[in-house]
Amino acid sequence: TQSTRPQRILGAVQKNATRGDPRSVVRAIDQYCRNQEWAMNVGDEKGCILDSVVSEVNPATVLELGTYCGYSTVRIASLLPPHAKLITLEFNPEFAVIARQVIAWAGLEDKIQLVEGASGDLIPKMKEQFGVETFDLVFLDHWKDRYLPDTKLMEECGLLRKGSVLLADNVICPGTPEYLEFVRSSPRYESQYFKSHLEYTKVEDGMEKSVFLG
Ligand SMILES: O=C(NCc1cccc(CNc2ccc3[nH]ncc3c2)c1)c1cc(-c2ccc(F)cc2)cc(O)c1O
Ligand SMILES: [Mg+2]
Repeated sequence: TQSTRPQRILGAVQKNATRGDPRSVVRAIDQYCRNQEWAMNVGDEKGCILDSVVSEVNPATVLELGTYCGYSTVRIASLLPPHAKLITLEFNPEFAVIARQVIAWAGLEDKIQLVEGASGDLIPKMKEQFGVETFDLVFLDHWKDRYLPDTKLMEECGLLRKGSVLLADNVICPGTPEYLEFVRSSPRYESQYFKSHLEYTKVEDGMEKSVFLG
C-alpha cells in the first residue's frame, strides 16, 4: 500500500537522525523536504526567525496551533528552558500519529503535550483541562482562516497576558489577510513583520510577531 508524505518524513527521521538529538531531527526533515519532496514544515529559513523569537521570549508556556509532523514542535521545544511546557494542537489524526513518533525520536516527550482536536474546541478548555494560566508564546501555523478567530478566542479566555507574543507563519503565502489587518491596526498589539520565503522555495512569505499589550 502507498505510504503518505508524513510517513515518508518519519522514515527520513528514523533513517538519518540520531535518537535524542532534536537538531538532527530538524536537519533530517529539512534535507528530505528540500531534496526529495516539499512539505509544509516552517522550514530552515523561517525556522531561524522562529528560533530567534523563542530565544528572545524564553517562554515557560508555549501553545502551538498546528503540529503537522512535529518539525516546529521539536524546533521550539529544543530551545525551551528546563520545566517549560509546550502544548501543541493537531486536528488531523494521521498527522498526530506521525508527530508523536517524531517527538519521541527527538526525546522531547517530557516537554511536549500533543492534544488532538480543533483549536476552537480546545482553547476554551486550556485552563481547566491543562492547568494553563496564560501563554508566553503562541505559534500559529494551522488553518489560515482560524488565525483571527482563535486569537480573539484566546483573548476572551484570558490566555494572553501583557507581553504575550504571537508568532504567525504564512502571513503572505498562503496568506492570512484578515489576521494581519487585525493585529496591525489594533491598539492592543504591537506587530512586526519578518520577511522570508515559503519553506524550501524562493516564493515570498513571512512571519508576523505580535506582542499583546493587555
Ligand atoms: O495550510 C497550511 N497549514 C495548515 C494546515 C494545512 C492542512 C491541514 C492542517 C491540519 N491541521 C490542523 C487544522 C486545524 C487545526 N485547528 N487546531 C489545530 C489544527 C491543526 C493544517 C500551510 C500551507 C502551506 C502552503 C501549501 C501550499 C502552497 F502552495 C503554499 C503554501 C504552507 C504552510 O507553511 C502551511 O502551514
Ligand atoms: Mg506554515
